Amino acid sequence: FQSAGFVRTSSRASSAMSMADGEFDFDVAIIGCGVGGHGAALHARAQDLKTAVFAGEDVGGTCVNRGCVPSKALLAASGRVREMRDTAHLESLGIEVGEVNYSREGIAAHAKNLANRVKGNLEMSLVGLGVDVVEGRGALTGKPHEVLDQKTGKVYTAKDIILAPGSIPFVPPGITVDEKTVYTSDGALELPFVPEWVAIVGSGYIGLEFSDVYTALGSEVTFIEALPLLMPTFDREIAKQAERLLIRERPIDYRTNVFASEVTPGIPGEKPVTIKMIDADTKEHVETLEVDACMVATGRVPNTANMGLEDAGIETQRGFVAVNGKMQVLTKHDGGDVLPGVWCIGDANGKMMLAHAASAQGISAVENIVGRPHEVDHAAVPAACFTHPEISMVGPTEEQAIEMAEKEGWTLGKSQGNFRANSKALAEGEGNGIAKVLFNKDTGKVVAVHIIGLHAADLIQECANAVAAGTTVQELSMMVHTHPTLSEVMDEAFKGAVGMSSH
Ligand SMILES: Cc1cc2nc3c(=O)[nH]c(=O)nc-3n(C[C@H](O)[C@H](O)[C@H](O)COP(=O)(O)OP(=O)(O)OC[C@H]3O[C@@H](n4cnc5c(N)ncnc54)[C@H](O)[C@@H]3O)c2cc1C
Ligand SMILES: NC(=O)c1ccc[n+]([C@@H]2O[C@H](COP(=O)([O-])OP(=O)(O)OC[C@H]3O[C@@H](n4cnc5c(N)ncnc54)[C@H](O)[C@@H]3O)[C@@H](O)[C@H]2O)c1
Repeated sequence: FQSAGFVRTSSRASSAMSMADGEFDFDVAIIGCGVGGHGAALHARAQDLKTAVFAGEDVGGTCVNRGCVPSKALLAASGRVREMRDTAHLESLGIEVGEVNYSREGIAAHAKNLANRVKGNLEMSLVGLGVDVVEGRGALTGKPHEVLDQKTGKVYTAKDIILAPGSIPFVPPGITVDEKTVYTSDGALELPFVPEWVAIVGSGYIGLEFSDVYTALGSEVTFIEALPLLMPTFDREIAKQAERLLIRERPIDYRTNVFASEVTPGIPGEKPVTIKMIDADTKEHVETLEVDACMVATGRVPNTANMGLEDAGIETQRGFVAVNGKMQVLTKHDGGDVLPGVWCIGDANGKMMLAHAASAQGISAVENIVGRPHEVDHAAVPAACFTHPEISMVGPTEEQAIEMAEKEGWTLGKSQGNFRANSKALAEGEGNGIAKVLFNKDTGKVVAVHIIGLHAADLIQECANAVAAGTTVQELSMMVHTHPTLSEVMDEAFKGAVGMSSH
């Protein structure tokens, strides 16, 4: 795809060259080519801006190479194994199957191949659209408009610079990661082995998705969660349902309110991994576990070291770069000034660590660069956890919405749709789950939606669009949903919000 150093691209690239006014090498230089940087680059080219990305030899970044894409491949394959081994469920549909086996190598290869394929597509799109790809890592030099290619030492100039360096796994102190028996998602996605017993430290998105993969493939899982409740960031009612459907029905146990204070790698088949745990309040030792493997899923930290931020006068907080709503970099988190011509998007600004948020912020930054003021409405950005069944959400949890309503002086309404009353879900034999709509009773506007159930990740989009557009539950209740589809779960909730029956 690319030769060493600076990469020449297609004829569109040279037409972009001819547009440069000569003052700068590029109109926009983007540091980091994950989904954020890639989204920004494509939108910049669509505006005919002369665009470079410093890719650090990692086109696609976390999402494509070590995140969303390979994890969804593992979830898809292992999900099928779970389904085909669920004889009771299959028998209820009139299906009989024999023994179901899988090849660990085959599943791992599916994830790897998919990541490579998507990465290849991204590379081709950059070339096709005339983005100049610099292989090396980029860094600010301390002088305005300058980016250093750390591989060749060459300095390029750009009118605007977008920082998009993403994030890396956070490993708490005391935990030794060898990426073989004690690993973060980076190592886990290669599925080097399927441990009989795996401890997962952290019950957030990554922990939950991997517990789904592991239990489907035959592992037993123990969650170790620092906070008093499992899945602490999820809506409580949804977390309770998730505990029923995704934890209690599976070979999973858990410890809460404890830290994994010391984790020592083992040797597969020879020496176990040891995990010492301390009480989160008293800090006293409570238990030591010996397991086959330990996955560390305790959040992610910005990948902003060694890119010249200090030289450029940018003060980070735990590595996060402060930005305003337009994605302009602020010199400080409290009361900093806008740094002219410098923008930061994606995981590195900490606004919302999601792939689609990163690319939306990239597009938004470019809109601002070309003089069309724009801010991403983060309250309308949906999220999903791709377990079986899936969990999805947009907006605050019910607990947060209650607080918001009290503080801002409006009345919170709540309505629920149920998968057990949905013909399509029942046809699939998948009647577990709920969809909860939270709305402002005074205006009718949707504030938040939380769903757990079959294809929840797809169902949330209609709700996110409603939040973004300010659509009311009165309007939504009159919109026609296809029969028989899962979308009628939402129809039931919208109609319920205005006192109508959907049956
Ligand atoms: C296991 C896992 C599963 C996930 N699943 C989902 C999901 O299903 N849905 C979802 O929305 N999100 C998911 N995420 C989160 C998602 O991957 C991130 O939110 C997203 O990748 C952030 O995009 P980004 O562009 O900000 O950063 P990244 O994707 O991290 O990309 C940043 C890139 O910049 C490069 N870089 C860093 N410094 C430099 C430099 N100085 N010069 C040049 N390059 C540099 C990095 O190497 C990297 O390639 C998942 C994450 C993980 C770990
Ligand atoms: N489907 C998706 O959209 C998806 C999937 C995976 C990851 N992601 C993104 O990646 C990011 C990282 O995911 P994650 O699951 O690692 O983080 P997370 O923040 O979702 O969850 C981390 C969990 O670890 C716990 N924890 C932290 N330190 C601990 C310790 N020392 N001991 C025990 N527990 C501890 C936290 O209380 C929390 O419950 C998230 O921000 C998420 O947005 C998204």
